[in-house]
Amino acid sequence: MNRMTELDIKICGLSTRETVDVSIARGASHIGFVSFEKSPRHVEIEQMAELARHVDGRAKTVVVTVDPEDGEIDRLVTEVAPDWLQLHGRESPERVLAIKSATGLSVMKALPVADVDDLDRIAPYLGIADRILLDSKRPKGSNLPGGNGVSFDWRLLAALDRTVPFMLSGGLDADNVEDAVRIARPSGLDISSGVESAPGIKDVGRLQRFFDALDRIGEDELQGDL
Ligand SMILES: O=C(O)c1ccccc1NCC(=O)[C@H](O)[C@H](O)COP(=O)(O)O
Repeated sequence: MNRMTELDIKICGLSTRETVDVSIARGASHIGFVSFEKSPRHVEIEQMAELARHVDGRAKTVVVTVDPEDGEIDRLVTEVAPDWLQLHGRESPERVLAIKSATGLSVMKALPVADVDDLDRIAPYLGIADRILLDSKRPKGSNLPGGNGVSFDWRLLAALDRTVPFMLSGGLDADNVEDAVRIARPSGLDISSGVESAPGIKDVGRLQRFFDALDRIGEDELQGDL
């Protein structure tokens, strides 16, 4: 069984052509760009548009945004033309539906998880968001809702209905990804800090190590199919 046909892999917070190319060559299905000024991964819209053009259909492009206003969404959609919008703020199900209807794009809704009760927040988004991204809660002192490089307890997801289309996120890296897949059984993985040499600086060596680790994952771990 080929890992790449079983798991979607999103590499998030890219800002160079080289790291986009390495990610795609190694099997990334989704390439994420962050539009959030406080983030070290923020890229301006013109650069994002150029990188999205560079992807050129080789993977799905994802623009990550936090509680965006309509004007920001209009600009992102018009100028970047991504395949997906990732909503990483406090967007309600109604807001997600409105954004999805207005843009016609696939929408991924990020939800923070720290304990089992947080999983109750998923249900209102089912049938609205095309995918749920389960990420860690922001640690104290961080001003970022994502990209914090911290994991949550994946065992919490044992309680999750297996039909929920979710990507697992938060603190993944080459050393823990096999455990993460075995325990959480997601249909996709999302990673940012774990393939960086410093906040916002994607590292080719770390990307290669991450994909090497994915390639070693065996058939038994790949049970997260929807
Ligand atoms: O990455 C950021 O800087 C970021 C900023 C604001 C909102 C979302 C952000 N990232 C979203 C992602 O999808 C990250 O890949 C996800 O949170 C996992 O990050 P990490 O724990 O660093 O792997």
